[in-house]
Amino acid sequence: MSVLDELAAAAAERARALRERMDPDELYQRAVLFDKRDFTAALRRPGLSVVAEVKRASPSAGFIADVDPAEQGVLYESRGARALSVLTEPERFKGSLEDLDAARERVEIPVLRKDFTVDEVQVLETGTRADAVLLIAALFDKTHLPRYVSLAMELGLTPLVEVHDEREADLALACGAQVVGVNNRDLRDFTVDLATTERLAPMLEGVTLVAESGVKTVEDARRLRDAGADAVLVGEAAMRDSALISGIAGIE
Ligand SMILES: O=P(O)(O)OC[C@@H](O)[C@@H](O)c1c[nH]c2ccccc12
Repeated sequence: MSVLDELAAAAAERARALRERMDPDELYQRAVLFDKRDFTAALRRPGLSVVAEVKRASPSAGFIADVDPAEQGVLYESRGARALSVLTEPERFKGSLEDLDAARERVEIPVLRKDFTVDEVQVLETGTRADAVLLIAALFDKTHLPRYVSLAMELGLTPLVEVHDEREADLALACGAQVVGVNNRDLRDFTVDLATTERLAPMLEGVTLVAESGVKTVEDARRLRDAGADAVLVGEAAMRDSALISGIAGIE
């Protein structure tokens, strides 16, 4: 089993447990009522936007840094991040929903829940505490992704649809996604290539484009901006040195 399949299977198991614990109708009501911040508007402001990620560990990097997620969020915001991404996957990324809540409580910028969403109940759960939800196109087939995108929108939750190739980019557009993330990292073998964004950006001209992964320097971010990205999502390098965020936020 690939790491991605393993992560998806573990997420499905957690979703099953959640369904036993919580009534989906009640979660739906709470999600509709939860007051959300506008993720899309934050990314659409003039200039290159930065989404800074709180990530303690990852399957590709291993242990990164054991930070306090709230402190890290405050630091990122002070460095000019326009949104936060918080990993909530517990096994390989060492994240939690508590991390998400703690960080969101201390910042004013919108927060993306970064996890492996494979069940609608997880979209509902995300709608009760975050502003945007990650939907990884590779985890869905053609019939399911549109349902998840619509459900998120119904809750006022911004779906960030993540793609890695042309077929997935087409699928994201067909679903009506308005914010699309191009992951420069191949989740199956962890290779990173910033040219992925350069290749797919022309297909995605009408949407808010987030270039994800592999940004290590201000130059990398500038390259992605030149390719057409409205925002870059930076994790590992920002965890190691948050000054990178100020550098990217300062790009003319
Ligand atoms: O640490 P990096 O290379 O800057 O990458 C951040 C982010 O793009 C990455 O964490 C990510 C992109 N898509 C994901 C899906 C699940 C988990 C994590 C991710």
